[in-house]
Amino acid sequence: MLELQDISVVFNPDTIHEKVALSHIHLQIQKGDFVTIIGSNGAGKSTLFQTICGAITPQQGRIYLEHQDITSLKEHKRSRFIGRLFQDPLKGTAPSMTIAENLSLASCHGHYFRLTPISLKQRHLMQEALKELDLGLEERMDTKVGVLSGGQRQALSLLMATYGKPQLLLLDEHTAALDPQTAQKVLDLTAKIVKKEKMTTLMITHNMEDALKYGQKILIMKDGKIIDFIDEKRKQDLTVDKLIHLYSSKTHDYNDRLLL
Ligand SMILES: Nc1ncnc2c1ncn2[C@@H]1O[C@H](COP(=O)(O)OP(=O)(O)OP(=O)(O)O)[C@@H](O)[C@H]1O
Repeated sequence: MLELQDISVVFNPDTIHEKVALSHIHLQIQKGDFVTIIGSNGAGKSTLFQTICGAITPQQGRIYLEHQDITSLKEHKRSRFIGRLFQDPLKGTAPSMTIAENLSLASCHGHYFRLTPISLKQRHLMQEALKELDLGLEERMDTKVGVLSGGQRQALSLLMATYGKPQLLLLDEHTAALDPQTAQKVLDLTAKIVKKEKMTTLMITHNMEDALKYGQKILIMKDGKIIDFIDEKRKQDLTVDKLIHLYSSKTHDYNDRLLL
C-alpha cells in the first residue's frame, strides 16, 4: 500500500515566485491498484510523482510504502522499488548500450552497476521478457538502443521499469509523445504487465478515454489538491462523456485536448 499523509510542496517559498504545488495531500492506494490520474495543466501531477519517488522533498507530510516510512529515503534508494516511466522515450534507456546491456542495467536498479558479461541464463530470461512485448526485440538483443524507434524504446523502457517487479510503478504520460497506434500498443502492454505482476500503478494521462479504459480507480487533481477519487463502483457507471462532464464541472477545464 502507498500512503501519503498531509503532503505539501511549495516551490520558492517566501519569495514573490512562491508556488504551492501540492497542498495537504492525503492519499491511500491499495496494493495492486491501478489508478489513473487526470488534472489540468499545473495541477501538481508530476510534482506528486517526483515527491513519491524522492526527487522532491516535501515541506510537510510523510510517505509510506508497504507500511515503511520512505519520507527521508534518497531517490536512488527508492528506485530499487519504485519504477518510473516518463513522456520522453529517450529518458528511460541508455542509447549507446545494447538492449541486453540496458536490461542488465535494469536488473540492478539503484544498486552499484558494473557491466559484466551476461550469462546464457540471463540472456534467456531477457529474451522471454522481450518476447512479451511482441516487437521482435528478442532477436535484436545486441542492437544499440539508440537506433530503435520511439515506440520500441518506450516499450523497452516499460520493460526496464518493471523488470525488477517494483512495489510501485509511476507512469507520467508515458505514451503522450508516441503516434496514436504506437501509444495504444504501449498502453496495452502496460495493462498486460501491470495485470500479470499485480503491480500497484499510478498513471498520469490527459486522455479521458485512457483514464477510463485502464485501471480501477481515477484520481482528479486541481491546484495542488485531490478534488475527487473515483472508486471502482463509481467508475463502473462512467462513460467518457460522463467523465468529461464530471471533470470539467469540477476543474472548470473545458479543453479539446481531453479526448486527444
Ligand atoms: N521546479 C519548479 N519550480 C517552480 N515551480 C514549479 C517547479 N516545478 C513545478 N512548478 C509549478 O508547480 C505547479 C505544478 O506543476 P506540475 O508540473 O506538478 O503540474 P502538472 O499537473 O504535472 O502539469 P502538466 O499537466 O502541465 O504537466 C505548476 O504551477 C508549476 O509551474
